[in-house]
Amino acid sequence: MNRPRNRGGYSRNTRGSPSNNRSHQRHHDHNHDGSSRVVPSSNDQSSPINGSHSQGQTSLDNAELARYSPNTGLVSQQCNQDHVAIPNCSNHQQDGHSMVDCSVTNDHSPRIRSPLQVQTSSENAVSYSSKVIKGSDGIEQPSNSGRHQNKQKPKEWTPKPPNQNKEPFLPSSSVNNKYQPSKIKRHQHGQTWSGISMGQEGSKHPATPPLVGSSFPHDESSLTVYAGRKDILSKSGGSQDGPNLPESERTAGCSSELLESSPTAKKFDICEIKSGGPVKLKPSLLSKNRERRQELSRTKNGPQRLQLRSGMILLKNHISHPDQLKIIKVCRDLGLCDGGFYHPGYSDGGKMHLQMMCLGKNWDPEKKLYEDRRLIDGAVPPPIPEEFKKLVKIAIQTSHTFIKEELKEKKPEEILPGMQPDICIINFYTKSGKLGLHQDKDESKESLNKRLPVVSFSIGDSADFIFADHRDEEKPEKVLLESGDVLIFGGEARHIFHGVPSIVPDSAPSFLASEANLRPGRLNLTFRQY
Ligand SMILES: O=C(O)CCC(=O)C(=O)O
Ligand SMILES: [Fe+2]
Repeated sequence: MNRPRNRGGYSRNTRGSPSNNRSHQRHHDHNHDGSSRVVPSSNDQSSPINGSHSQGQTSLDNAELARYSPNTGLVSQQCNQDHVAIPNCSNHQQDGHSMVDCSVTNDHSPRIRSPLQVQTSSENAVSYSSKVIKGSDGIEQPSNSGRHQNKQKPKEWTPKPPNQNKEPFLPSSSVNNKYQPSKIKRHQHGQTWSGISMGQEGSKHPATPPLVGSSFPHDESSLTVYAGRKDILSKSGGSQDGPNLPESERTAGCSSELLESSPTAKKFDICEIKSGGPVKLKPSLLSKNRERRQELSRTKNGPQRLQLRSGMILLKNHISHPDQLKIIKVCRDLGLCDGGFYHPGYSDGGKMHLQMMCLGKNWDPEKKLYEDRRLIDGAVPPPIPEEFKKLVKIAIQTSHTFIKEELKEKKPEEILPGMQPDICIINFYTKSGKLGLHQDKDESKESLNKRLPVVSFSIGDSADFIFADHRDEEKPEKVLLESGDVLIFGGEARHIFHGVPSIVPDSAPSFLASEANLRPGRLNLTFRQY
């Protein structure tokens, strides 16, 4: 059966009022197919976090598992407070749309790209129009008319390997007017991620049992992410590592000075720039208490697993706090570089209610297909960092353990196929962000036929997540996705309609703002195998 590649229907008409929707409760049964069960589990045997993986549930070796200990001595994951202000990204929250309009226009300014390796793909994306026809298998299919055309010539990117010797890590607090590459490099001395452009002192976030360790592996391929810095080319910084860098090094990163001259480069910063801004009031006792209650309920029973449907698993509170901070940091850095966050639109001229960037391949919401370059500015999406891939792997393994041990299914892979992510869509929703009911169906025919899962990470503010068998479902089911949750839908649930009708304002755990300066809103990463 030919299944369309078209990942479609980012409908701006979200169906179903969240207030009317049924909420998934821990002990709530869903009988859509007669076999669906919601089986909560507070047993974290297979969590990488507490270092007690069930045997056979992960291919990671013991040494690697040992690194998941809570005492990994993580550095503070603070985003640079002195990070460059991105001009011309005008705030317009009041219109209920996306907060920052960083829409890009065509230009031919110099391309300053991340030195990340590019994953090349020989597969050519198939072009479809955004018009959809309903297919016999329930997946909406595209017609071939009216495709958006953009005559801009793609720009070249010569990826450059990072030079780690030239750019030592500098704590952000001690750096002023210095070039400070943001760096994630080979693990040393028991620290999982070193050299990120954050303070070197220990994490300000107190160990929060049970999720204190980092499940980010180290000793994987080293990865350098150069965050844009206003002063990157400054002649007067006096930094040993900034102005003295060879030209090739300076341009290897994401120079915001050059970016500023490029209208394609107005990037959305998921972290707030706090320096010199209006004085922020301390959180009230009320909000502190609310936060405490939320945190308590989040961590009370440790991570929990729920089967929302066959093939649809929710891992509550799965991503450790340090890992959430690191994900923010990496997304922030990538988001500020070429191929970073932008405010996507539809072919009818409307805008999506979120900021988006892609890894591996670009997903084009106008054409509804994946391609190797982003048409709007020719940017090549960076590959998925190895650390992210590991987290995905662990999430799938955890789900398999749950399916096997709690749901008593002998062959968990038949319920939820495994997958190796090579593409990822990263969304950032502000408090007014949303995403209409849609199916994810633009991955390759093979991937869709095998019903390889989508693995979704939520960080920051909570989101109402709705899902249904049909687009016009009057009362879609609803579940709250909170910071640290991982939702996986594959197998029978792969083609489910889903969407995010609303973000719960001010619901993010406070450490994300205090330690990573995450701006209000929600970061979501959906990993797939093309
Ligand atoms: O934000 C979410 O939870 C869902 C995102 C999503 O469905 C998508 O990017 O396709
Ligand atoms: Fe989706």
